[in-house]
Amino acid sequence: MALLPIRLPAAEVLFDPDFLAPPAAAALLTELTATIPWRHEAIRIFGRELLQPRLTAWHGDSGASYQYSGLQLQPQPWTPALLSLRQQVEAAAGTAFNSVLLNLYRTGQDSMGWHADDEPELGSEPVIASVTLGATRTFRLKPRNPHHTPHAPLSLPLTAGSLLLMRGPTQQHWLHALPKTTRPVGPRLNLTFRQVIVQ
Ligand SMILES: O=C(O)CCC(=O)C(=O)O
Ligand SMILES: [Fe+2]
Repeated sequence: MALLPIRLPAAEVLFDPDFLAPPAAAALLTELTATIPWRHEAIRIFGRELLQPRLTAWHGDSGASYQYSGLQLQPQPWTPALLSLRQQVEAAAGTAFNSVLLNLYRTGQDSMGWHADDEPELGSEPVIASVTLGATRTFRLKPRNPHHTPHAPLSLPLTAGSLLLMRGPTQQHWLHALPKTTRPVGPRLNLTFRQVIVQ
């Protein structure tokens, strides 16, 4: 299978459920879970310090730095496994990426709230390439402003080995999230490849 468009107004979203063969996806999950220096980062919500409901890591080209809480943070270097996956993702997406954000959702209680990948260092129409390993979790998309972009929210089960591409005006007009689930699920590892504008 190839990347096929999901038709949505004011968005460009494409999906390939079979981007990685099941054995390759399983091997990559095992390797990345064990070798990535996972961090449990704090977030401030309404002035309170909480831990993010997931583990994260940020890898990329040196210089592909990003702003976070007023700090200029440098990515960890590419590992051989991440470099090889980047090459495959770049070939499928037809574009280059200089960094990847990894999220490890340990259980169904780990999640990501509604947001857009619209940080200034990603530019105005970023291409975000999202690879899923491990458990299937439901990815949600909804218009940022339902009056301007009338469309019902969408649920997309992201299966192991799948590739989801968001590009064009998607981050301007849509929000996405990975809700918690009470269903017993194993760990899910997601990688979002990004091109950070280097100053
Ligand atoms: O885990 C996912 O599928 C979404 C991750 C995401 O939205 C992000 O890292 O910005
Ligand atoms: Fe995101």
